[in-house]
Amino acid sequence: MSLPVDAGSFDLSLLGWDDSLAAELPEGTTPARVARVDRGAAEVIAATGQYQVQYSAQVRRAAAADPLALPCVGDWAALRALPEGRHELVALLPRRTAFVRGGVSRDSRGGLSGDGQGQVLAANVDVVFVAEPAMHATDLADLGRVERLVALTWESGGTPVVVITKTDLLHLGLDDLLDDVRGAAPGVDVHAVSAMNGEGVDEVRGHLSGAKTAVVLGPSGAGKSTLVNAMAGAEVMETQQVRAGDGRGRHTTVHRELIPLPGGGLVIDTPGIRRVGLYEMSDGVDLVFSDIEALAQGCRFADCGHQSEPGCAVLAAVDSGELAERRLASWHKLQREAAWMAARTDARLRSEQTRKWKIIHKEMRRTGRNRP
Ligand SMILES: Nc1nc2c(ncn2[C@@H]2O[C@H](COP(=O)(O)OP(=O)(O)OP(=O)(O)O)[C@@H](O)[C@H]2O)c(=O)[nH]1
Ligand SMILES: [Zn+2]
Repeated sequence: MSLPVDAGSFDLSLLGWDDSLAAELPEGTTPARVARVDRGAAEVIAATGQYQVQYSAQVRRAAAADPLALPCVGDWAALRALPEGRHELVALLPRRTAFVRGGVSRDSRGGLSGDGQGQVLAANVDVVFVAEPAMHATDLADLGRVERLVALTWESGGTPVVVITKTDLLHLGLDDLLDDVRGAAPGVDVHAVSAMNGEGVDEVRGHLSGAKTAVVLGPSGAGKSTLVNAMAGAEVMETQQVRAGDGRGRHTTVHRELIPLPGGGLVIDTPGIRRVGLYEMSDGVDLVFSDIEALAQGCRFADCGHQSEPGCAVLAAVDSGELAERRLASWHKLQREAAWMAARTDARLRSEQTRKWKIIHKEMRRTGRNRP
């Protein structure tokens, strides 16, 4: 079950392999990056080629006890050679970042069971492009959606980069829009791109130098596939237009889940990542709303909810026009959703999973480091 499905060799450093990962590799194993998972087996890219590998008994046991231990796309794995040129996945290297979905609804995969068990959607994603169209049908960019995806990115441990797409469709007011977006995502790089005329694409791709791993989040039709194609300089992902053209209607791009870009760096694109919404994200909320958190220092009550409390500095800032009312409304909405998600997620898992990211976030707050 693990013959090479694709002969050839790969320079793993182009997929992000580095010395600090090498230091974590167990003795006697070879490294590979998980490109796709499929019921108890994974497709991986190793230096000697692409393999279909099964999980060792130890990996299966660990995953049965904790679904977060299941290999997922983006993981760095340790392979052990078996007879006849086959390989088995014997361990995962510690993840630097992870998109975790809590409260997964059950399927038969790998024995996941129970609500609130969590599932890793993608691992070791360095950069998250939050794609939001300048114009979506007749609507302007949705700042609330940008806020929630940026918050989700902070929660994963990755670095968000906001990409306002389809700027060729907006003839007036782009600068104002970009100002608003910068206000909604403090400390985050914001780029304006048009894949149509190539504007801004190089700047976006620049975030992947040093063989970084990216995902692109955003609503359907935001131009995610088009952007990846533009970065790859080739048609690596089918776009809606192509689908519409062949009369089969539109469907999402599932055929390639790990897309290496020429010159290094790669984009992970899976159905799960495409459906990413709002999951456990209390830390992320704090980071994306750092302006509100700063104002809240001036509230009379430490636990002020900024609703109608006396001496609320946040409400005062709304009154004075310093803070947009829309922004406070977004904050209230995200607080409610985050509280709801947290309440229905198993406390043990949550504390285990978020401890690591908390440290990362604390570090970011301390150093003010919001950039790669
Ligand atoms: N005018 C303009 N149209 C664009 C641009 N980028 C993408 N489009 C068009 O927008 C439509 C959607 O683009 P996709 O790249 O398929 O969008 P997506 O975000 O991948 O969509 P899903 O696969 O549904 O998630 C297509 O018809 C593209 O041709 C752009 O920069 N300018
Ligand atoms: Zn307040």
